[in-house]
Amino acid sequence: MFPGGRQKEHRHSWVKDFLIMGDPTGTKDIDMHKKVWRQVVQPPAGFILDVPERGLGMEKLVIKGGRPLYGNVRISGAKNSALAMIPAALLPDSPTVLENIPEIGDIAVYIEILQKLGVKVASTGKELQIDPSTLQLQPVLDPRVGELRASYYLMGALLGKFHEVTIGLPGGCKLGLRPIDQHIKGFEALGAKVNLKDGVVHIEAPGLKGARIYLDVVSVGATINLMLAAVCAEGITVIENAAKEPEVIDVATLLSSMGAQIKGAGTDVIRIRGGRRLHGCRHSIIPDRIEAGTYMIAAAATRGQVRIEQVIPKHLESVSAKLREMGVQIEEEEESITVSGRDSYASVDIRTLPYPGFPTDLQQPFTSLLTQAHGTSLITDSIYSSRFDHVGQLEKMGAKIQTEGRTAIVRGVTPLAGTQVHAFDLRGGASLIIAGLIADGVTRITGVEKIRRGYERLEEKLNGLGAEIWRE
Ligand SMILES: CC(=O)N[C@H]1[C@@H](OP(=O)(O)OP(=O)(O)OC[C@H]2O[C@@H](n3ccc(=O)[nH]c3=O)[C@H](O)[C@@H]2O)O[C@H](CO)[C@@H](O)[C@@H]1O
Ligand SMILES: C=C(OP(=O)(O)O)C(=O)O
Repeated sequence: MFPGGRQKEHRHSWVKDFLIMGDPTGTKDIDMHKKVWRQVVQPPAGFILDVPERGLGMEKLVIKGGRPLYGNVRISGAKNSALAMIPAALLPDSPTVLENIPEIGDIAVYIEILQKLGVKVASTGKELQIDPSTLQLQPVLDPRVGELRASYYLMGALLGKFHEVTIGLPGGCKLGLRPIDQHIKGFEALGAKVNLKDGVVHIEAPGLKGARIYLDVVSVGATINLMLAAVCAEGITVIENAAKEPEVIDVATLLSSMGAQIKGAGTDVIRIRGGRRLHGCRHSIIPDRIEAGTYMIAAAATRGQVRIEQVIPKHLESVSAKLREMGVQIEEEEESITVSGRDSYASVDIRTLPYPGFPTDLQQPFTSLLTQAHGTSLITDSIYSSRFDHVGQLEKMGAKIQTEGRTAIVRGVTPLAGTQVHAFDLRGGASLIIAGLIADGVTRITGVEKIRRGYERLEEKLNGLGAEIWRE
């Protein structure tokens, strides 16, 4: 079941320890048992989920830097909405059509997983039709589950639909600990029993019943996963301290179109009256605010002028605010944002926070821009313990960055020079692309499959703005 590779033994012994330990306290104390459980679901420090590389491992992106970006770019559908909606489409018996689906690596992997489960998936252009009528209860033991963070939504969706699910642990970007204890806590509150054996989670509930669930941390994944299960639970579920991200609202809107009753999505208390029969529907996915933010940052960093189209400017307020604070000019229209770069930028301090705070997913791209600001900027990631793998690569290009705990201290202005760098994760890859666009000379980026997880037609969009980027 393990996706294989270097860390296999480490991971195995960690899981095995728990299995052998059983109830290590010998007290049958439920709180103590839960504590142990949490340790199991939270991998120990230093643990790396080893995921097989997809696509052409040798693929490189090559950028000839020094060209300001000019023109218009259209933003694709949101990765993090789409990745929750695909499993949500399994809840009814009739087909659902998702419009504005992004053509990115993670979506392709999700489709493959569903097809292996017998789900009929058809795509026409930007539309994806998901017909779950042939889906049958079976363990989800596809190793690709370990490639995606969002595979955890199959827990909520299949638990809701079949009252039972057996599935491998999720993967996604390596950003430090990414436990799923809040998901588990919520499923248990709805009446489920949860078990982990050899890296496979088994969740079962004879009957799901609505409950009041307080999330100890604000979690996008736990909020959505619990919504997926709760729409199928009898009675009322209240999720307190819920995530307020636009993607949570988007998924709630989809579920409502399927016939579910959900109130409060977008606030920190979501109330769901479950147990209604759901039907397939048609839904258009919101624009990807992280892709949009990446182009905003790239436009500012290259000192160009870019109109970012098909966006919801409100979703990017925190990013626009920080860019303005640096001296970047931002003009918002109903569905577009125009970013005009300047010759000189002021340093800023940034702390990532749950929405509507500054998004952690733009911390790494923003770090590249901060190398072009005068003075010292601090960028603190309060969401993830270890999202700084890009820093060493930026240093190779000439950046002066020091990390202390969860803070990167960026000193500017530093000229960047093209060299060979590696993308360890999706947004780290985006930060290297931005660095490559402003660097002198040629930058070669490996680890491209990580970037393709979340950016649609990257070269096409950037070349359309006047960049020189190609695959090798
Ligand atoms: C597929 C997807 O939508 N991914 C996004 C989602 O990830 P994801 O849903 O995994 O992120 P969460 O919002 O759950 O995580 C936020 C924080 O809570 C912690 N936590 C989370 C769950 C849990 O049970 N216990 C716990 O301690 C996490 O370790 C992290 O420190 O939201 C993140 C935060 O905006 C984004 O960076 C990811 O792009
Ligand atoms: C962290 C991210 O993705 P995932 O949660 O899918 O790993 C991201 O999109 O920046």
